[in-house]
Amino acid sequence: MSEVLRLEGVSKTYGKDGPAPVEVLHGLDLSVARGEVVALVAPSGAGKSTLLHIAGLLDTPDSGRVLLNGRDLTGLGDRARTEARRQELGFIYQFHHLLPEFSAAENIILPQLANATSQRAAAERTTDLLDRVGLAHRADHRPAQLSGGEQQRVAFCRALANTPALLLADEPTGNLDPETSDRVFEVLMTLVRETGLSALIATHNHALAERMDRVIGLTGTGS
Ligand SMILES: Nc1ncnc2c1ncn2[C@@H]1O[C@H](COP(=O)(O)OP(=O)(O)OP(=O)(O)O)[C@@H](O)[C@H]1O
Repeated sequence: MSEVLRLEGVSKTYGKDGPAPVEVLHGLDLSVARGEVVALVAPSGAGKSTLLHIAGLLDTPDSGRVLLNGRDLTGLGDRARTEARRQELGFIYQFHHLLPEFSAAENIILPQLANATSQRAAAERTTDLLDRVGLAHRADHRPAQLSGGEQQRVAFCRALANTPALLLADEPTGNLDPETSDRVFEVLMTLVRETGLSALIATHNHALAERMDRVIGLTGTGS
């Protein structure tokens, strides 16, 4: 099975040169295979966000390597990292981070246009994605006019808009009540399965984690 993501010997310490360094990751190895959905479960402060930021090319490790689709991205400059992020990665955060002044559909179309997709193709894909998450009738609503669960479903569509190779999600349903969280998570899993996506999903929720292919723990020292 081919690997979409591979982290090799990744270490990260915050405030290394200051009086109170915090070692978060120490020699961490991790891989996500094509089509695999991996849960990252760990206590608060163990380093889930740090790991997702490094895997998502938003931060660099102090040592170790990050490979996406077999390509070593460790030493790349900002531009190449931005390009790889835009083409190969989709992000979902605990809070949706939708652009408030744009409609649901526009929030999903914009990243596609940034990737030079034609307006027509972007609009068609957006309609399809909104339809899949049951929000076709809310396409023209702005985020403030949507419920929390609806906003998060729009955020899922936005993360998938550019057909990324890997989806990285940080507590994607963490801000929703348990019932909505469960429902919205089901939508996310259906989307991921239907599109054959690989995903690394950080969650505190063990019941949700059990529904993924594999569960990885983090102790904060890389084990
Ligand atoms: N910029 C920073 N400078 C110093 N310490 C930091 C910085 N960012 C994170 N930390 C520390 O690193 C540790 C890991 O943080 P991280 O956000 O990765 O944890 P997490 O597992 O995602 O936590 P949570 O589940 O609470 O979101 C924490 O102890 C945090 O205080």
